Amino acid sequence: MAKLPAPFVQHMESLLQDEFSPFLRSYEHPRQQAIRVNGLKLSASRFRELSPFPLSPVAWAPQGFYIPEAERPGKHPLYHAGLYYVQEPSAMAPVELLDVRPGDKVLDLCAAPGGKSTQIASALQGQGLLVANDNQPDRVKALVKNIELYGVTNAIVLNETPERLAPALPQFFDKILVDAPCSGEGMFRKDESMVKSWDEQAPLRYAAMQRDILARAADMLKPGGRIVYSTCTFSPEENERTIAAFLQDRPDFRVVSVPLRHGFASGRPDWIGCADPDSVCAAVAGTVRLWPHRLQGEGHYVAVLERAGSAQEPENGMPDEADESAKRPDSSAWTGVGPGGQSGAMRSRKGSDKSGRPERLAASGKRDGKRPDEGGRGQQAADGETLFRTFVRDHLNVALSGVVRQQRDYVYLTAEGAPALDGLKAARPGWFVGTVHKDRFEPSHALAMGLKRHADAVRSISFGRDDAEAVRYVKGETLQLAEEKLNRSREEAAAKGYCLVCLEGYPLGWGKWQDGMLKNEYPPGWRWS
Ligand SMILES: C[S@@+](CC[C@H](N)C(=O)[O-])C[C@H]1O[C@@H](n2cnc3c(N)ncnc32)[C@H](O)[C@@H]1O
Repeated sequence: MAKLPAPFVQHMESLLQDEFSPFLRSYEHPRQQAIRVNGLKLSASRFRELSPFPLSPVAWAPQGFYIPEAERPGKHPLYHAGLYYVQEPSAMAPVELLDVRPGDKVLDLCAAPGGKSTQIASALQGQGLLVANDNQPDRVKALVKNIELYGVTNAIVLNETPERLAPALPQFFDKILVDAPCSGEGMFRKDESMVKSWDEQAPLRYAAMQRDILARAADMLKPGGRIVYSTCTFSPEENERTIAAFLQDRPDFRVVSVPLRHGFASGRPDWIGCADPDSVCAAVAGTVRLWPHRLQGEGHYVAVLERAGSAQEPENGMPDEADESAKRPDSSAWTGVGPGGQSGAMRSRKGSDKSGRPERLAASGKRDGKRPDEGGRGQQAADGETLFRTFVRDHLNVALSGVVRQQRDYVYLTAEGAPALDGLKAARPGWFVGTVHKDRFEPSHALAMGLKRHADAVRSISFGRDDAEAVRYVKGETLQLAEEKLNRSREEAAAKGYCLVCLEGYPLGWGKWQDGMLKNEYPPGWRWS
């Protein structure tokens, strides 16, 4: 581990006093490695049966497990099936405290690379809406990848600043996570780069950012809603003082005290000079600190904030996608083909990008019956909705509900309750289900990953956990595959065509079967090298 900065050590000693020695000794212990099971795909008990690693539970996260330090969890085909996320154990606490329920509209405001977004998605169980946002375009690419790998179908991924988001989505969300950018002091043991990038002014710099971000988040929360504010730093400036300043500015919010279980320690009003137990700042005693010498995890801080009032419809009068779609004749949940429907196309200035680069949306996504012809290729895109529906009818055994949106050649399915995204930069305005090539529909990797089991596809092949073919598939190799090995759920289905490739029944991606060969459709950028 890199040497701890001397001013940091001195500051911690002055804060911790008697507790300083055990704190400092914690840096002699190795960091804890953990994974979190993807509850969208399987239960923790099912994962236990499949796990190639010894597992021991993380006390504060029912789907979290410590695994031995020597394991390489990112190098296993089960990882490529999106069955777990590699996540620092303390980092699992904020979403547990957000108390997400299926059907909630949730904003993850500082979301990249998506550890907590995938945890929120798991709690939503495919119902409601997740808006995952980050202001850094490069980090949004990783966020998109994780959302898609974990099979999240009810998310929108944005690349916006809180300043631009807040006026667009006032009082829209039931729950908001602000996993704030911070000076990262709690990660020194895990990540040397955090030590190197730290300087004495960092806490004050970040504190200013955090106050702005939290203020904007508050404007997007419904009355009665909940914000969880979290950092991975020890600095009181970025933790208790940020929350105390927020409470001072926003009397409509209160701190919900977090029970002191699992080794969680209380927030420290005394560290920000808050001595009067009747003052507003005293409420920060109900926030929690996760210390590396008191539990098995890195340093974190979590505050749970609730807005007064009862959670009702948004007061902004702004119709959401569900309200809008209710007025449209063909926007309800559908199964299979419904030819002759409107195109579902939305006009856009620029095309979106499969790699996750954001696009600023120029229109609300309302169906206007027009085709987008602004691709710069002098061509109109084909009717993606009809092609998509035809693909679903011919290749899948599931009903997929939601409103289809088409941006140039890219087809998305948007979740119930999705807002209009006028003028916002969206990397994914919904579940990216495929691409239109002339009159053909090419299913996306995200479509495969959003399916639950091999039986969701008409044609499938499922490898076992230890089959060499699974590794060869995620490496991008073409596989030889006898026709008898294909599962076909419809007698009349030809062997030739798209085949859902699975591991222990869980989707890994697409292949195309023909004449004993499975052509590999695993995305090149995702391959195991
Ligand atoms: C602690 S990290 C988030 C980690 C993430 N929640 C996870 O669990 O994977 C903080 C994130 O905030 C983003 N960020 C920084 N300033 C921001 C701002 N003003 N608005 C939104 N996101 C911001 C950074 O790009 C970074 O990805």
